[in-house]
Formats: sequence, structure tokens, C-alpha cells
Amino acid sequence: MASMMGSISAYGSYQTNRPSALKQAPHMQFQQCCSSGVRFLSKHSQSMRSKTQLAKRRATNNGIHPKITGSQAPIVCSTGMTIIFVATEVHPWCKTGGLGDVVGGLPPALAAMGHRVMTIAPRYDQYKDAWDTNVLVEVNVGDTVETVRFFHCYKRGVDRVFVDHPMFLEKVWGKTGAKLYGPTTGADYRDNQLRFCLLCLAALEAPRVLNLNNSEYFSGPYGEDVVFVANDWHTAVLPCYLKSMYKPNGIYANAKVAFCIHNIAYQGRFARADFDVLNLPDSFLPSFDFIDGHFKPVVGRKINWMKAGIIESDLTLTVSPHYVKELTSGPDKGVELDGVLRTKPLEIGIVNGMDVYEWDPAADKYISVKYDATTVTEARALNKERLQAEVGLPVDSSIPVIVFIGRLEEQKGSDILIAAIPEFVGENVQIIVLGTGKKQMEEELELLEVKYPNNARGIAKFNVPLAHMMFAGADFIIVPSRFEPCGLIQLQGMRYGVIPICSSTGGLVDTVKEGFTGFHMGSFNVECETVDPADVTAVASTVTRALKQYDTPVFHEMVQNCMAQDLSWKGPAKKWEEVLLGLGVEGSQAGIEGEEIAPLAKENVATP
Ligand SMILES: Nc1ncnc2c1ncn2[C@@H]1O[C@H](COP(=O)(O)OP(=O)(O)O[C@H]2O[C@H](CO)[C@@H](O)[C@H](O)[C@H]2O)[C@@H](O)[C@H]1O
Ligand SMILES: OC[C@H]1O[C@H](O[C@H]2[C@H](O)[C@@H](O)[C@@H](O[C@H]3[C@H](O)[C@@H](O)[C@@H](O)O[C@@H]3CO)O[C@@H]2CO)[C@H](O)[C@@H](O)[C@@H]1O
Repeated sequence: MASMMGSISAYGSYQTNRPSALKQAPHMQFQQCCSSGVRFLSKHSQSMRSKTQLAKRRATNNGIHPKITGSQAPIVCSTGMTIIFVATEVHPWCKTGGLGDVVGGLPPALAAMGHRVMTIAPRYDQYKDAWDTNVLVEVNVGDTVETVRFFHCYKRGVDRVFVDHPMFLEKVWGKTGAKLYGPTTGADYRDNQLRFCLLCLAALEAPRVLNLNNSEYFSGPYGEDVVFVANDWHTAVLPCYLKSMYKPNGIYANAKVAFCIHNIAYQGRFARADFDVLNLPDSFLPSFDFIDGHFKPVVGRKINWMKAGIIESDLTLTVSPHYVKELTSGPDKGVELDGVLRTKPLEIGIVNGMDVYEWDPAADKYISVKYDATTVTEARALNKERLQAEVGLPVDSSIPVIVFIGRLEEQKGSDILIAAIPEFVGENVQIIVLGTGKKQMEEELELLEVKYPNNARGIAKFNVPLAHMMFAGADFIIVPSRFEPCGLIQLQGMRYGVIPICSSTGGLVDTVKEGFTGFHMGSFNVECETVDPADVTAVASTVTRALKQYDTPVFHEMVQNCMAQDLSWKGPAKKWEEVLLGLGVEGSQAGIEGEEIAPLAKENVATP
């Protein structure tokens, strides 16, 4: 049996050193872990947030449930579930887009409800606030044994765990927010499959080996009665390892996996021969097996990670109800996994929330004039002038300003927008486009200034402060997506009183109401190779229609409607709770209604 070292660190009372494959018999090793002196404390009684609710629960013996797994196992007290999000992005540490936002924002909302919540993501950079736990585990990746180290911080009620390994840090060091998946947009690292196998294997260890004691409500390791939330294709092997390496050994017997699809366009399709590097039994091959007519990345039979994630997880969900319909409607919108999704139904689509603390016009550190719904009109004029000056457009607050913010991919329809600009740029309007992505699209963006010096600017940067300034100073946000699973950009816009002009797809249908909070352009052709002239016309005519309303009573009412909405994670978190509870993990129970733990406290803001 592999050796077990007993060195004490602040985080783990042991450091694991398991050179042999976990497959062999991890069970006994962990029995040793659990009996090797981990301290377990219940600090429930000091709840600052919901003392009354917790007191009520205690009175009914409903609030505390000791979870005992094994003879000398941890006693972890909680009000609800034990949830572990595994993902390649987590804002504000690492983000290329909305995946990072969700893994950044949803967990604190669930923690506020009394659930114990951890996120696990790669350590791509030297995050100043995440400390070395000094806990190491060894995992079999491909044909080598790799040592990973866990870093950790506790923020907004959530244990943020980072998996440290050269496969992440060597590639991306100093470049947080870029190059997470490949050296350039559109190019993948050759070892991505190994990188994400390693992430999943480490994620399966973390709940059992990390002795986490920052929370005043929980302590000790998370244990085994957990719900894993795997996100997108990168984490699709997690349920497979859970089933092949742990459950057969009696570990994680009650654990369940929910698989969340944030974007079915990225599936992780690889050569069939690569199945061998995953170190999974052949019985899993049918779940990965995939045939398509494309020649990328190879011609012929493939493996498809996302397909396996859907099949091997206990439930699959996605980020809006309308996207559920689209995904199952046919191969175009289901991107050839529609059949799989009909066989193994998508349980539910829950519209994303947004981080209303980070995105708050009344407290936004990046904007000149802070405002709320009562002061939006006056503040907008001043913020607009600041924005116009910042990007070098003529400064005049009476000119309506339209903005676009997003990844420059066909999904986002930035190419459709570029084609439509000549159709409406003759109006009294300014347009500012901020995005990064495909090189050609970035170049087209930067040409806008040359073509329309008085009306348009394109900025090919990932620039968070500018994004905030754009929301504060714009009147409309245009979202011409060919498909959009949920979309956060329109939520961020509405929070700042910026009216969305959006295509009618995915979450845009669920979150933007025609004539009330925004303008719909209809659904677009999902064929990405070309720009459909009908879509260009739809963009131009809807922009013209929206501009007609500019500064009218209808416009001001729409601004108010946008700002009056609760776009926070609170509602979505409640729905997520319902879905995850439905998995029936031992000891799970509903949480409480709670406000986020110190969402604005300085010490709770990440400093990557
Ligand atoms: N150049 C730039 N500078 C600064 N900030 C920028 C930026 N470009 C984008 N952003 C930010 O990145 C995020 C984009 O999130 P979205 O959800 O709109 O799209 P994305 O396609 O990345 O997410 C995918 O996952 C999410 C989460 O489920 C789904 O909502 C979505 O539909 C799906 O495509 C926003 O926070 C936005 O402000
Ligand atoms: O948060 C933003 C999105 O982040 C993820 O998408 C990334 C995707 O998972 C990666 O595989 C990669 O996609 C590239 C793809 O692999 C490659 O073959 C080529 O098609 O180019 C793609 C873009 O470079 O990067 C994506 C981010 O850019 C997440 O999966 C999505 O849900 C999020 O929307």
C-alpha cells in the first residue's frame, strides 16, 4: 500500500503521498487519514447573519445534522448541503468570460443560504490571497504520477481552492485572464486533456484531504456526502473518475454529480485514440464515442468529453430555460448532442444571476458619477461624456451611445454587428465595441475608428474598468448573439439602466422583455461561416427602432424597468438549491434565507 505521511500543516493534518494509482485501493488510505488527528469543530452557535432562523431550526432539531462517515470520521455541522464546484474559471482570479462569473458569483449566494461551498479551479497565477495549504496529493495522469498542491483562501463564505501544478502555472503565469485554454484564441494547448484530467482528479481529493477551518460555521474536511457541480467539458471526466475509482471502493458512496452546460459549442472533441490517456476503463468508451462529419481535430471517430459528462452525471442542467428548448430542438442548436440530451434529459435551465456587488452603479469604483434609479438620467449624461472622452469620440451627452462587450467569436455575432454598422451609423449615434478573441475580428474592430472617426470605436482588449465605464455611460447595449446560453452582459447592462437590443435566443429570451426592458431582433442564423444578410437587416432595423425611442418617456420608463429588477444570484441560488437537493445526497437539506457574508468587505475581495 502507498505510504501515508503525517506532516502537519495549517490546512491538513496530513500530507498524502500516494505514488500508486488511486484505482488500486484508496479507501484504506483515507480511513487512515480520517483517524490521524483531524480536528472537527462545530461553531454553529455564533451565526451573525441569521441567528433567528438558525435558532428556529435548532428548536426543531432541523438545523444541525452531524454527518458521520466512518468510525472516526469528521463531524461536520451544516444547515444544508455540501457543494463543490469544479471549473476552469473562477472570477476574480481567472476568467475569460461568463463561466468565470458564474463560478465566482453563485457559490457565495449558496453559502449565504447556509450551505458549505467550495470551488476548485486551476492555479494559473500567483494569487496573492491564496495560501499554500502544504497539502499534496499524487494523481495518475496519462502515464505519469503527478503531484499537485492545493492553495486556498476563504472569501465571501466560500472556500476557494486552487490546484497548483506546472501544467497550469507554467503556461499562464502572469497572464491571468488570457491563455487559459491555449496560446491564442482558437488554438488549444496540446495537453489540455491531461490538464483537465488532473484538475478533476485533484478535485475529487480536495474534499477529503483539506482540513478547512476559516469559516465560523464549518470546520474540518468536507467529507464524502457532497454534491459536485461539474462545469462544461473540462470537468466532464469527473463523474467518470468518481464512478470508476472511488465508488467501487466505497468512497463517495452517496456523492452525486450535477453537470452544468454553460456553452455546448465547446465540447472537447478529440481523436478516438486519446481515450487511452484518460485512464478510464473501456466500459466508459461508449459514453465518449462520437462521430461527426467534421475534420477537426481529426477525421473520423472521436471522443466527446461533453457527451460523457452528460451521460455519466446524475443530472444535467444549463443556464436558461430557453436554452434547454434550443439544445434539444435539433443538431444545429444542440450542436449534435441534441439526441443525447433527449435520451438523458436536461433537467432544468436556471437563468444566471449576476454579482450585484461588483456591478453596482451606486458603488462602482470605476465610474465618475455613481448613481441609482433616481439619479440615472443626470449621472448618465456625465458618465457618457467621460466615456466619450476616454475612447476619443466627440463629447456630447445628447448623442445616444450603443455598446457591445464580449468575446469576439461567431457566437457573439460581432461579425454581424460589424456588417450592420454601415447601415445605421448615419443616424445620430455613437457605437463603442469592446472585445477580444479571433485575430481577424479584432482587426476589424480596430478599423472602426478609421472608417467612422466621429461615430465608432473598437477596442480589442479585455478591460474591466472600461467595461464598467461603458455601462455607466451608454444608453443601449447590443447583444447580437447567434446563440447565447444565458448571457450576463445584458444583465449587467440592465443593472446600470442600459437597455439591451438583443437577438432572440437562449437566455436573452428569458431575461429581456420586448418593449419593457429591451428590444428584440429575432433569432439569427446559427450558421457561423457566413453573415446572413437578413440578420444584418434585423440588427440595423432594430437599432433604428430603438434609437427612435431615445430620450422619450418610453425610453426612460424602460430604463427604470431595467433597474428595478432583482438580477442578483439570490433567486437563481434558490433554484439551484432545489435542483441539487433533488439529488438526495445523504444529510442534505434546505438552507436558510441569507444575505451574502461580507460581500463588500475589503478582505473579501480577491487580489490576483
Ligand atoms: N473585453 C472584455 N473586457 C472586459 N470584460 C469582458 C470582455 N468581454 C467579456 N467580458 C465580460 O465577460 C463576461 C461575459 O459573460 P457572458 O455570460 O455574457 O458570455 P460568455 O459567452 O463568456 O459565457 C458563457 O457562459 C455564461 C455563464 O453561464 C453564459 O451566460 C453565456 O451565455 C455563455 O456563452 C461578462 O462578465 C463581461 O462583462
Ligand atoms: O467563460 C467564457 C467561455 O469559457 C469557456 O470556453 C472556452 C472553451 O471551453 C475552450 O475549449 C476554448 O475554446 C476554444 C476551442 O477549444 C478551440 O477548439 C477553438 O474552437 O477555439 C475556442 C476559443 O478559443 O476557449 C473557450 C474560451 O474562449 C467555457 O467553456 C464557455 O462556456 C464560456 O463561454
